[in-house]
Amino acid sequence: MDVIFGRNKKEHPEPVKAKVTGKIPTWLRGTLLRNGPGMHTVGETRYNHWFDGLALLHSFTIRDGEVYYRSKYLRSDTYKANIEANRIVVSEFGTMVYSDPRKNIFTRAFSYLSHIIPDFTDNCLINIMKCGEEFYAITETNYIRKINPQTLETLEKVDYRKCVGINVATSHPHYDSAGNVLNIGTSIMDKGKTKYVIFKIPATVPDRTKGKSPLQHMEVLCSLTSRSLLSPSYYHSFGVTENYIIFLEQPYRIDILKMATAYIQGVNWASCLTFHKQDKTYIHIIDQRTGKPVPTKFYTDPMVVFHHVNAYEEDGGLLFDVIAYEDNSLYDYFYLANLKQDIKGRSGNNPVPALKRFAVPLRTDQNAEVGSNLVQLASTTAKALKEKDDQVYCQPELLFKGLELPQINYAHNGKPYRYVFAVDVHTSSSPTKILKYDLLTKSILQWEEDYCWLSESLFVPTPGATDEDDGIILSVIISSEPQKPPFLLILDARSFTELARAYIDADVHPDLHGLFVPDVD
Ligand SMILES: CC1=C(/C=C/C(C)=C/C=C/C(C)=C/C=O)C(C)(C)CCC1
Ligand SMILES: [Fe+2]
Repeated sequence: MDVIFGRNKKEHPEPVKAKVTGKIPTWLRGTLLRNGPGMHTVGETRYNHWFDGLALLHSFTIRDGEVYYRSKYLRSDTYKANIEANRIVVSEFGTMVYSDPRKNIFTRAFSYLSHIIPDFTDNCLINIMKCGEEFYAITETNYIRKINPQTLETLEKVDYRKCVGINVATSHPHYDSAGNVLNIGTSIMDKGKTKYVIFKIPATVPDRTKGKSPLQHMEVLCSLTSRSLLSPSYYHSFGVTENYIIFLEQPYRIDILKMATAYIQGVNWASCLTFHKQDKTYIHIIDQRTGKPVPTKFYTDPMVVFHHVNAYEEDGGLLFDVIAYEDNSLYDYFYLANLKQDIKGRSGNNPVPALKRFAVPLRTDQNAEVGSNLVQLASTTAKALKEKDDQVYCQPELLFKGLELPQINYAHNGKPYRYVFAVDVHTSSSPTKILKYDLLTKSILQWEEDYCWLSESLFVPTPGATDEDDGIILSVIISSEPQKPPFLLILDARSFTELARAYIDADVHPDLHGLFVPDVD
């Protein structure tokens, strides 16, 4: 398992030509950019958790049926400080370091209530974000890091605290059809308030400010006060429709006081996230046109959602699909010691999530009777039941068990859609099967091969396509067989048959998320 997850990967900053078998469609031109942890030990020191590893960016450039691979460590301040000291000196999600230089900054400022949040890592290992023509490596802290998408070089560091005043943000931004970025973060204990802040990064900047980064034009669309000042919800993504934003204030919460005293108590950041199994999950629907939340109080049972799949409006209602867990055990699973056990035995002890569909009414009839269902949509059995005190309990429809890392044809983001591309996590959270789930027929297609461990699978549409599944699937595959090199797999998204694979004669790391950047001719 060390070969797959826990071992440090070498970087390959110069392009490595892949050996292609099969035929890559000639229209497929562009670069697949991916991000994930690549270095798990520094000198004699070792990270505890897979989400701690130092960010290794990688890219697959596809042109005229050929593929070139490269990879490069993100030269974050964290990376540089660790390499210089030849040991881990900056705390990460699951690894607390007592000599962390940030600790002192925080201790000095501790007497000021507004500065109780420690300075976090800039090891941006989770995803890649496109802002206008700029690309950023991102994680969930206040730091993002600009990169060069061609050479994978590291450029400026940006601090969200300075632009929109947030301490954490999701690594799953949304993009509208013009390419504007929409994201959400939490501003903790600022001027005595903890709030969720929805912000926008424009794709283009006004002419008079040519040369300026879109990040200098970030604007706050809406902020929602957290139900709890000292334990705001933790969240990893959110949902959008054409007119609304869906934010789940789930009972998986950040304990701010524990975080503020973590260095003193000797605990890691992960232990500051607690699942409150007695609490509800509040569903906030925000109208993008007014920046105001819909006043109805929607809620559902306690759950933990990392990934929203998609959402859309239909007949006066709003539908949203999420991958829901019963608790927060997924993050424990990714401690390297636990991963080792699971991969050896494929123990089946992994938490199995479910794809669930929720429905909320966009107009509520004030006179509706208590107990009545306020949404009746042809496409779902999900209910929204009116309760006394004007609360509405949302009962989801269970669609499918055991899938994760959901992807869709992004042209359908926020709109009606039919297909979810994902990976199978029935028996392990380290996936070996790619799935296509059809929401209409509730059937699946799948791809798998012996000894193959795969990444999130991205959908790229055929130019000019009209059918939702007219396109290809890209997935990076790593083999546990030492003789079998890693490869980029290209599937026909409609039939799930293999079109081509590009074998890479280099060290490729298992990754988290990324995006495909089509060439502009
Ligand atoms: C360092 C750090 C954080 C990092 C969280 C990370 C790195 C989460 C990764 C999640 C992933 C990869 C989920 C995949 O589905 C927090 C808790 C935001 C805040 C405290 C400091
Ligand atoms: Fe994610």
